[in-house]
Amino acid sequence: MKNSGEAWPPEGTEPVAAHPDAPGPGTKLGVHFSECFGCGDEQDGGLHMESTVGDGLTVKSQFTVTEAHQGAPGLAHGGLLACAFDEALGSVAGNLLRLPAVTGRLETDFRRPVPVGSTLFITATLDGMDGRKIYVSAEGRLDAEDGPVAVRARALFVTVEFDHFTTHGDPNAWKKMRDSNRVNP
Ligand SMILES: CCCCCCCC(=O)SCCNC(=O)CCNC(=O)[C@H](O)C(C)(C)COP(=O)(O)OP(=O)(O)OC[C@H]1O[C@@H](n2cnc3c(N)ncnc32)[C@H](O)[C@@H]1OP(=O)(O)O
Repeated sequence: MKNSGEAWPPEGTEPVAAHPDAPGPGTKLGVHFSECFGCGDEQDGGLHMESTVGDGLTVKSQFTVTEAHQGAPGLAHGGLLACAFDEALGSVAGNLLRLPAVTGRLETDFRRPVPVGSTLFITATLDGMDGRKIYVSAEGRLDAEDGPVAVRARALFVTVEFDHFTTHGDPNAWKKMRDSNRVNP
């Protein structure tokens, strides 16, 4: 099946600049919440992703596939790969724009199998905004920054007020994240 032929980002999307206080290229991004399945270091079965701000409007993330991430024997589960891309795409949106936002839509194309033991080198790019809608895309290469493309993804994030997290999630959300001591205020 071919990728959907829709223009990306969609018509009406405006280019964006990084927030003046956004971390610059080369900055290693910390864990935003220690219990996050994508990046948290207190989440034993999690993805333990590590991310660094790249050039332009990009964030580079790495995800090493372990036996905990299998679908078929010896191969990464597609849903977990989607999770890794959700994290990487959320990271580029959240860190460069410094706006609270959640995934509204996530599209993935799995182009090659991703074996246990391999590392995906993911580059996520902030493509633009249209009102509250943030458009981001990413590709993941196998075992090297210039390795073969294994997965491509694109997503729409929607900006929300912070009470999205306290109303729908843990009312102590802010305190929990602050106590992780790794969230940018
Ligand atoms: C560093 C951090 C890394 C974190 C990575 C992990 C991120 C996540 O996984 S977040 C968790 C998963 N996502 C969620 O739980 C979100 C659940 N959904 C919601 O809460 C709501 O549907 C929400 C907030 C996305 C939108 O609701 P609401 O605030 O009422 O806005 P709404 O008016 O419906 O949508 C805003 C705009 O987005 C568009 N939109 C929303 N969802 C979609 C969608 N799925 N497809 C296309 N467009 C959409 C709407 O059409 C609307 O467009 P327009 O402004 O042109 O009319």
